[in-house]
Amino acid sequence: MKIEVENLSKKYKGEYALKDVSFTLEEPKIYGLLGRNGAGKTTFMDILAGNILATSGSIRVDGEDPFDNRRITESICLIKEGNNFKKDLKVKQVLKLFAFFYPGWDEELAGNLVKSFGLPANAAVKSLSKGMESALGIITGLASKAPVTIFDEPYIGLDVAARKKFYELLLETYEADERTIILSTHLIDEVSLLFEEVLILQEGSLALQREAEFLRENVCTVSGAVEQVEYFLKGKEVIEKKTFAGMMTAYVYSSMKEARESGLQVESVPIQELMIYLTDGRKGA
Ligand SMILES: Nc1ncnc2c1ncn2[C@@H]1O[C@H](COP(=O)(O)OP(=O)(O)OP(=O)(O)O)[C@@H](O)[C@H]1O
Repeated sequence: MKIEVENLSKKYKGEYALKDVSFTLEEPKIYGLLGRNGAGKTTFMDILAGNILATSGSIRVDGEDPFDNRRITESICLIKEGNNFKKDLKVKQVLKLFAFFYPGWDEELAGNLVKSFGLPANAAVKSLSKGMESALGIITGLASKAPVTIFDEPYIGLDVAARKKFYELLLETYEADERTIILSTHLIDEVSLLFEEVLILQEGSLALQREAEFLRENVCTVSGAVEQVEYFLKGKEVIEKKTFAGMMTAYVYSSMKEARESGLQVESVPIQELMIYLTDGRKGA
């Protein structure tokens, strides 16, 4: 499903949570939606899922506004970090509700995942541990097979092994059945290899939208003598540079190959680090 965002703004009590954000998500892909605390990620995901209205601008999913629009919302599944389910419902009732709401619901996958995460089908949501409740969110998100599936920090309380299992399942189900997956997370290092495209929000504005592979190959740090580094940086987009004792290290948009050929010391920049630099109130991309 194509998602078109145009000059989208959302204000809460006069303050912008999102400000004039425009971008398009063309194809089914795994998108990483990143940004510091309060950057506007959850606000955006809530508007996309049709839960809240924007203050101005528009969002179109296959040409339609998702707000109060069942045809679109049955194609979008948003799993948040908690409170996804009514506390009094039993696990099996939650699954039934999701099966009723989502036309593409995969009953077999849901059943297998419930067993594999060891969830008690007859237990009420309120009796589940935090990790188990997160597992239920992950199960419903994956089994919804919604053409747009959004996970907003879905793993509170999940230990590292369970999170690893989530990433594997996400990839497996995505490869079997491509759809748009938007994953918002602060554990960027853990998941960045899954991302095909990365969007970074900074204080309500879009700071970056780029293919993950482009970022892996075309953002690097170069270090060496100040003059040598300055010479290399000429005409290039520099994210950040630091000088210490006659040596300079710069974060720059440049192919790793070109940087290596310059004879400078070159290192790749993990997406997590790039996010930190781009959202540090310094130069953006
Ligand atoms: N219901 C609300 N009422 C008032 N202000 C809100 C509301 N929801 C969000 N905000 C504000 O809007 C801004 C963006 O919040 P949002 O939750 O979208 O950020 P986020 O990027 O998801 O942050 P985090 O990574 O901490 O979850 C913040 O300043 C937040 O305080």
